Amino acid sequence: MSFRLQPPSPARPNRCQLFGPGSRTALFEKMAASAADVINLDLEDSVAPSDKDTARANVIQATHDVDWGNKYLSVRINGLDTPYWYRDVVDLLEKSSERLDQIMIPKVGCAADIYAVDALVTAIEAATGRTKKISFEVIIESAAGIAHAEEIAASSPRLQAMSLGAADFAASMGMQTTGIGGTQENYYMLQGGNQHWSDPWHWAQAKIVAAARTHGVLPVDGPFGDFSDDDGFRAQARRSAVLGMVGKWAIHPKQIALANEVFTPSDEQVSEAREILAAMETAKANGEGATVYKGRLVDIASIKQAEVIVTQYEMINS
Ligand SMILES: CCC(=O)SCCNC(=O)CCNC(=O)[C@H](O)C(C)(C)COP(=O)(O)OP(=O)(O)OC[C@H]1O[C@@H](n2cnc3c(N)ncnc32)[C@H](O)[C@@H]1OP(=O)(O)O
Ligand SMILES: O=CC(=O)O
Ligand SMILES: [Mg+2]
Repeated sequence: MSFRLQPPSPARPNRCQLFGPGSRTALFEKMAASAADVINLDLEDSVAPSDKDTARANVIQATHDVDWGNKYLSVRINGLDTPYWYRDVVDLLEKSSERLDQIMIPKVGCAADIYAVDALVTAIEAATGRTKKISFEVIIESAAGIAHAEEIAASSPRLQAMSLGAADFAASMGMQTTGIGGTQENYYMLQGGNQHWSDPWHWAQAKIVAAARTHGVLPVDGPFGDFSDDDGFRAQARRSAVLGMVGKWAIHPKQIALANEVFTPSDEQVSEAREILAAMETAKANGEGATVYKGRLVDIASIKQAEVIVTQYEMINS
């Protein structure tokens, strides 16, 4: 480890972030009753320009009226390139109840974007005497966002999570696809005449995980558009979990159980992690830093790997 220690990420479950348009009030109670850890009420791309004012008012009302239980309650504001975002921030901070936990900032391109929103939020919190400090989540979904992921991750102590937005990301990068996440038919290698599909989202995910983990921010995988394809969702989510992401968005209620399943360590994973910790306790008592577990090497680094799984499991079940 560097002399500069890696800060811990927020210790709250973030396995599934369920999205719903702020213009569809009929969904709010269903979202609140769902098994998602985080709720993202949307004011951005799922809301038509003609509905922006109404959606904003709906969402503010819902922070007062709906019982959101123990969900982490987040509202996605409009991007800083639109005429809507400042009104989103001002009205949310001045008029929503203290139940609001977070605002999500889309299409972030550089740290200064977050600086601007932070300055506005901080001034309104001070002026209105809000007691709960609002947290931020950002979406990395542009060429600029991915290029500056590390400075964005470091941009504000309010920042708790960083998501990859595959749809806008693909558009900004000029990727030749209309798919939102998942396997891309034309992204393959040929070997011996056989096609082997590779993962075009992998490098962006890995960059987000590294940036987020460096600064104690939760890395999250964004939408998987084809909500009829459970296996495709599961495969994408499993790759994200192995890379170090803590959760994934659900853009339809069908996807909630899938995300929770993948991002909750399984009983087998937890048992194995605990056995490795026990094996290393025995090794330590014998004055050894390395030992053999089921025919493979485990050493002091294995303790940290096993602790990732056990800590995640215990946090989810606490
Ligand atoms: C891609 C880039 C991004 O920015 S993604 C994030 C922004 N997008 C969004 O927020 C879209 C969220 N999803 C939706 O708006 C809807 O789920 C869409 C995809 C339009 C499908 O809606 P609909 O045709 O009503 O679905 P359905 O008939 O299959 O619904 C079955 C039951 O589930 C409900 N439902 C639907 N969506 C949600 C949701 N997001 N949260 C909670 N519940 C939802 C429906 O109301 C329906 O309920 P019921 O069985 O009639 O009681
Ligand atoms: O906002 C999400 C995306 O995929 O774009
Ligand atoms: Mg987007």
